[in-house]
Amino acid sequence: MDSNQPYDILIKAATILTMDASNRIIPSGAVGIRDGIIVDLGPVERFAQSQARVTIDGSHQVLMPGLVNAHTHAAMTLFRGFADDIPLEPWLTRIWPLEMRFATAENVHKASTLAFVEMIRGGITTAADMYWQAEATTQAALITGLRLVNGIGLIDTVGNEGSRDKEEPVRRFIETYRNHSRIHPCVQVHSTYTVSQESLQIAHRLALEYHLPLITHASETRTEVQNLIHRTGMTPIGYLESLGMLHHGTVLVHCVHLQDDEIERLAQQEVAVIHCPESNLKLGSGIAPIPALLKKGVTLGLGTDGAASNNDLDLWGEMRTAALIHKGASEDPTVVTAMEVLYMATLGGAKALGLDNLIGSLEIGKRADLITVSLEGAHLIPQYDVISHLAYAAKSSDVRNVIIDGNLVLHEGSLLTADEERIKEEIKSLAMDVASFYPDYNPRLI
Ligand SMILES: CSC[C@H]1O[C@@H](n2cnc3c(O)ncnc32)[C@H](O)[C@@H]1O
Ligand SMILES: [Zn+2]
Repeated sequence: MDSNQPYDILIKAATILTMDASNRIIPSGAVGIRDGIIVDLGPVERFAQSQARVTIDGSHQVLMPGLVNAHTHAAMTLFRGFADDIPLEPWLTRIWPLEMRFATAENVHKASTLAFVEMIRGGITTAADMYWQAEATTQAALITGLRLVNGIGLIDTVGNEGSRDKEEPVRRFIETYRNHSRIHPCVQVHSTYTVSQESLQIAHRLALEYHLPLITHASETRTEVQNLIHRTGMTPIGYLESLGMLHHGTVLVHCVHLQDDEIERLAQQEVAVIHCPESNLKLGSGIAPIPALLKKGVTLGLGTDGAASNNDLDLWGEMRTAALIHKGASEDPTVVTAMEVLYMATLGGAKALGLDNLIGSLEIGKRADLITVSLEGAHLIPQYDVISHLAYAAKSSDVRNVIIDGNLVLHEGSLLTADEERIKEEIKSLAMDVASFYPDYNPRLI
């Protein structure tokens, strides 16, 4: 490559937080991007003679890797605020009939678009989604510019027909996107309580065949664990282990209710865990043993879960919650540090999803997924420690620029890829039908 060629994009910033292996922080630095890749990175003086098609001035901003929302159900924005203040099991009983009626391809496309707009505005550059109509969600990611980990989710018990004919759509999705630069196929099963042993095994075989992550919810509530013990004599972890499904590449979402020896086994088997603290708190599921998982070296990502159990898709809030709840619960403020939550929201999430060779840190040769965060808000003054501010004080509204796979998606606060006002109006109009679905539902309309 001719290094005298102009960059596609050159970004200058007050501080670059690389999140690389040595946690390098570059004061007054710049990053050069060409063909979707970070091709240069260093002190700003090195770029004095550089030419670029687009130059972004990030004075008073931090330049850092885009955030990785390692677990979500994007299209559940349609049900945001619909089923609050109830535990997971009755929540699902209320949500599933709604999904059977409203999770059409068209609606999922619209609701996922809204989700991706919210995520991009909040500095999320990658999301791992699990939902009905995976192709519609994928199209929404292609249009809005987000990087997406996605797959056809297997679930047997909800309006679905068992494991026959399941394999073909999963394969088709994988084959369609396996070489895509921004859509990363995975294999997913909803959980051990909704998916038959046969479907779990089909999914596992496909994940091994294609070398893809296998993602599932596990041990989210005490009820889930007790019910499975009652049915099989095993916890969800024990059950998945008995099927040979716990190894590198397996990604377990939630893991709130783990036995002590299960933490050790997850670590030894190199299983990754996705922590969704706000969803776990809101549904009253409990608090995952993150300090113990961290101590054992388990790879951890951070997820918002869906907007119907959070109720926003804001990873800054999630980082802050993750750091705070574990300090409070353990009465020990040294556990789950600012740096650890920042890692979970970037390189940790990327590693959990098998994407750490591509994204998660700012390094030459990696795909250019990066964001700038303004440091000018009153809530960010003064500045002693950039890591502290990002983990404990920054907000989605501080995000000024978002670049995904080398494409400028948010520029100085303006979204370039989607008609935000139109999508908001479309979802508001769909919500009127959702509100009238249950005759007993009394919306407190705003
Ligand atoms: C196969 S589509 C995904 C399915 O998962 C449901 N869901 C959303 N949040 C949760 C959660 O926290 N635990 C379990 N299942 C969840 C969603 O409503 C879809 O039906
Ligand atoms: Zn989930």
